Amino acid sequence: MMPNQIENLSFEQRHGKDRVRVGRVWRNRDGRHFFVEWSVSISLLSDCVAAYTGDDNSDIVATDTMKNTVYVKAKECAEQLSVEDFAVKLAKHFTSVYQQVTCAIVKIVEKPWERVSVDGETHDHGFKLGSEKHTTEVILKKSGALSVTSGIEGLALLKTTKSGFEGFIRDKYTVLPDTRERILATEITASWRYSYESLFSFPQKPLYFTERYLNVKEVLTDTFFGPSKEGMYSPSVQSTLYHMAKTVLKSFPDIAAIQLKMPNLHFLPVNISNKDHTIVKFEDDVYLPTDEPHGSIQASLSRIWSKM
Ligand SMILES: O=c1[nH]c(=O)c2[nH]c(=O)[nH]c2[nH]1
Repeated sequence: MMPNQIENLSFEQRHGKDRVRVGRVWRNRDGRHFFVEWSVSISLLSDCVAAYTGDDNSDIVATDTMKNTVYVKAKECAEQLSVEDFAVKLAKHFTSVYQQVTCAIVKIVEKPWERVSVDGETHDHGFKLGSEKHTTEVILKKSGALSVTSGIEGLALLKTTKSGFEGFIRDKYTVLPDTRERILATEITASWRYSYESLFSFPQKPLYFTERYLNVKEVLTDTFFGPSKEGMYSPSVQSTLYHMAKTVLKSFPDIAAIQLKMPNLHFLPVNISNKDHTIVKFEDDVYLPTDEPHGSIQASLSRIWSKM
């Protein structure tokens, strides 16, 4: 954001509308319905300093108008589109229609409504809520310079073995034993930035980014677990995270950078005894699940030529 200099002070501002919720149904000729639910947050960078420093609102795009624009654009989309394409469509509107707007930042969270099956057949118009959410952030400048980031929120994964943690710093406060056998559980927040840097290079294929999202989610999940029988030993959350990030960059040439947040959700061994005898002895079987406190492990990995 470009700061303004006012009376020897530096001033930065933006305004927008957060969490505009919209649901959209598309119906095909065979009576099959397609549905998305989005929560849209818009932020506009514009030359409207007079609204702050004086009483001149003449350069303000009303946030109420921004809200209405979400519904107008949703109505205009005659065909189902990815959440990324919808964000770009909105950003294009704000940067092209308003001379004052120099940059639009559009963030959208898509609710995971998934088609149900009844009697082994996918339903034409029935959906149930899944777990992890698809997110996007599009930043579009008036010049056409573009940044597209996609992500996953709340991807909860757990494996009951093939995880350990040993060889860490031991000092007078350390009680955690080395182990090569533990549960590994996390709730992943991922975001990855695509290498498309202008509207000209942006992929036009319908639902391209929806497909990419599903592919990245699959790569992250498969790499976390390893093959279905033998799995893949994890010496730490850190090591697994790095391996996952690297596999995504290797698999998808148009992804320039990825950030992963992987809290370590501890499952504590249960041992219960009184002064005379052991009541429950832990044998890699009974655990106390916890979500706080939890380890907090995050990292980002970028191609060297890319800026995150
Ligand atoms: O995979 C782990 N990474 C850590 O940094 C850590 N710290 C800890 O207490 N347990 C674990 N596990």
